[in-house]
Amino acid sequence: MSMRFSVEGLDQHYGSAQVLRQIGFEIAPGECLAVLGRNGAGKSTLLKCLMGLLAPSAGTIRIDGADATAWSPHRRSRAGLAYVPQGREIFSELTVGENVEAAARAHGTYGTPAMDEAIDLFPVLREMWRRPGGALSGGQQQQLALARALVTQPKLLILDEPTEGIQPNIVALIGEVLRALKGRLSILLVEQYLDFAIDTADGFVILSRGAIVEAGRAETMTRDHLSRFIAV
Ligand SMILES: Nc1ncnc2c1ncn2[C@@H]1O[C@H](COP(=O)(O)OP(=O)(O)OP(=O)(O)O)[C@@H](O)[C@H]1O
Repeated sequence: MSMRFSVEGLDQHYGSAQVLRQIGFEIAPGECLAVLGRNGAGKSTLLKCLMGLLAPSAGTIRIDGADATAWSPHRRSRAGLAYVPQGREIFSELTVGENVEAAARAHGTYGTPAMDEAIDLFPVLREMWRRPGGALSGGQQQQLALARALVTQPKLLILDEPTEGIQPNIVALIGEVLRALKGRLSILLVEQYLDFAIDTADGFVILSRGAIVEAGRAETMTRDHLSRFIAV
């Protein structure tokens, strides 16, 4: 179920401002790569390029060896990428159930055991099933956004700061879910919460002013070392 995903020489500009510079990395099947960096380092921009929401000005994105750089977001999603943006972007007028079911229908997984399995990861969603998405707390909305991504049976789950503004017990639940999912799918985690990233990631990439300033396997990175790159 997991994919080989890689990026080479990726540049991105907003007008004349260069926001990403020669970004390159690979995510091995089933592994979690964490991207760390201070506010404004270019993390969200990178994820948008990977999803096809922004066109990079240079570079190549590969999915299982195929050049996916020019693929539409829809085609990337079909190929197994799922993206949970910062702020979650759930449909607040639709019920929890409708949010999840719409995603499953769009990916042909509606009514399958895979759909139920993804929902069961977050018990609160069954309790809130008929409530509008907008009535959920931030932590509940994050769980909904994750379930909505997971019912599509992604091969690579791309998460933009999933712990932001969320209470500790839900952060712990999300961490458990991600660690249980690793191996079955790959994860690209943008995170400012260092301990969460350390508990979850197999490898790190650190962005500063749009460039990778450090990269390596989790075992070779100490907390002290990593914290230098994200402390404000
Ligand atoms: N639409 C835009 N137009 C122009 N500049 C932008 C735009 N979006 C982001 N930027 C700039 O690009 C740089 C990178 O922003 P980006 O949001 O990718 O950083 P980030 O690392 O995700 O930060 P944060 O954690 O605050 O979201 C910043 O300097 C930001 O001001």
